Amino acid sequence: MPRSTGVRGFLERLDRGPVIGDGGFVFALEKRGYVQAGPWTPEAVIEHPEAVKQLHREFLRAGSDICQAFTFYASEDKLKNRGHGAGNHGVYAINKAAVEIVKECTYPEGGLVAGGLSQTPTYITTLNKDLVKAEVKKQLEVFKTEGVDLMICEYYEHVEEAEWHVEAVKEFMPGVPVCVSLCINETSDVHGVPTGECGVKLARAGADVVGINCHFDPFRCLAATKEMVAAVKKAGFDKVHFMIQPLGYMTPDASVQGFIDLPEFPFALEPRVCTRFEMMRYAREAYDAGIRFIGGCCGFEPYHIRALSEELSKERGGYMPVGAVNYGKFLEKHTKPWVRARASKEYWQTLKPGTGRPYSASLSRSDQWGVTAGHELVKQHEEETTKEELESGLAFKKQIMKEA
Ligand SMILES: N[C@@H](CCSCCCCC(=O)O)C(=O)O
Ligand SMILES: [Zn+2]
Repeated sequence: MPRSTGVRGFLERLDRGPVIGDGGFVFALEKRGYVQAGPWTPEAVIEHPEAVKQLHREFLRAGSDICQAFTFYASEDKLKNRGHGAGNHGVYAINKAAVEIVKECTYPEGGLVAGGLSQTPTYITTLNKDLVKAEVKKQLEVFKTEGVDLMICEYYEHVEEAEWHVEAVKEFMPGVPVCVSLCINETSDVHGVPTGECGVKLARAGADVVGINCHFDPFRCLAATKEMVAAVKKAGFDKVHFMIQPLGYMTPDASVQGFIDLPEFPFALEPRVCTRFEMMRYAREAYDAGIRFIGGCCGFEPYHIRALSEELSKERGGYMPVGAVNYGKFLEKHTKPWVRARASKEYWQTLKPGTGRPYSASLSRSDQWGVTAGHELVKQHEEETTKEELESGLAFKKQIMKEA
């Protein structure tokens, strides 16, 4: 069964049924030694192109219909931020290499290619609309010249910056469908704009698809996206579609800024990894909520994406991913009878897995620094982070933890 028959057009595919996004690139490539945690920048598209191609191919084999060029945090100000050398490759070269790579992998498989924008240091440092738009236009130049099927503006804590990025895409790349997703919780963005209202603002800015990505687990991202669905429909934007690309980690204890506030971020999140059966439950709930662009973000590995495309294969015209798993047939071949006894999907869907850590707390205490764009502590610069800056940050943390 072909991946998605008929028109190439992205929006037409959404109108016909669910499309599956890809998963988390920076986290997957950091685990494989190709991305630096901290900067999280995508210089691997030039320094290790084969590693990036391999990951695109694994997501495609797992069922991804939409593959995003690996241009996350590839704005020039981010590539050069705090003495990071990724900027030496040049913003045009990095974004161009990412688009070439994703096209080489995706088009032979019948998928669609997305250009990607994300939040910038310029915004949290200056809050200046002209400076922010000028910064992202350096990337849009590449997506316009190289050509992409759609744009994904992702990972914004402030709806205001997302609106500006959507406006820049509409101005600079007219006619290209625009998706936009915020990394906020079910309540509000970090400036206190209610989540539903954020969806309406983004629809008003001209986005074709609005939703949530990253920072929270699939079920909290579902709660946030449902807020947007209700508000956007109530505001009369009945042509707007919805997207969701959550974490592959459970984070019921995360506060305003999601998993980056948790003490386990970024190197000890493994105990929180979602099972593929939790992912099937998430995919079904997202589809039933009317969300039609369903994917993943940090911590989402190809087997998680495979679970989404397995769960929604009927809704996708019977397409099953190449690596689909038959949860009964395969285990029936195991040498041990007690493993064969687990050869049913029902067994796995009802299991409450142990964590293997008898002394671990089930939840952690989240850092709630409460600072956001415009605050001295989040101002960005090209020079390396200084010792004084690290110490002043720790002193600030001690002070707020004392007050907590
Ligand atoms: N499309 C991107 C999304 C990355 S969201 C990154 C979260 C960590 C950012 C940070 O800590 O600054 C990807 O697939 O990696
Ligand atoms: Zn993410």
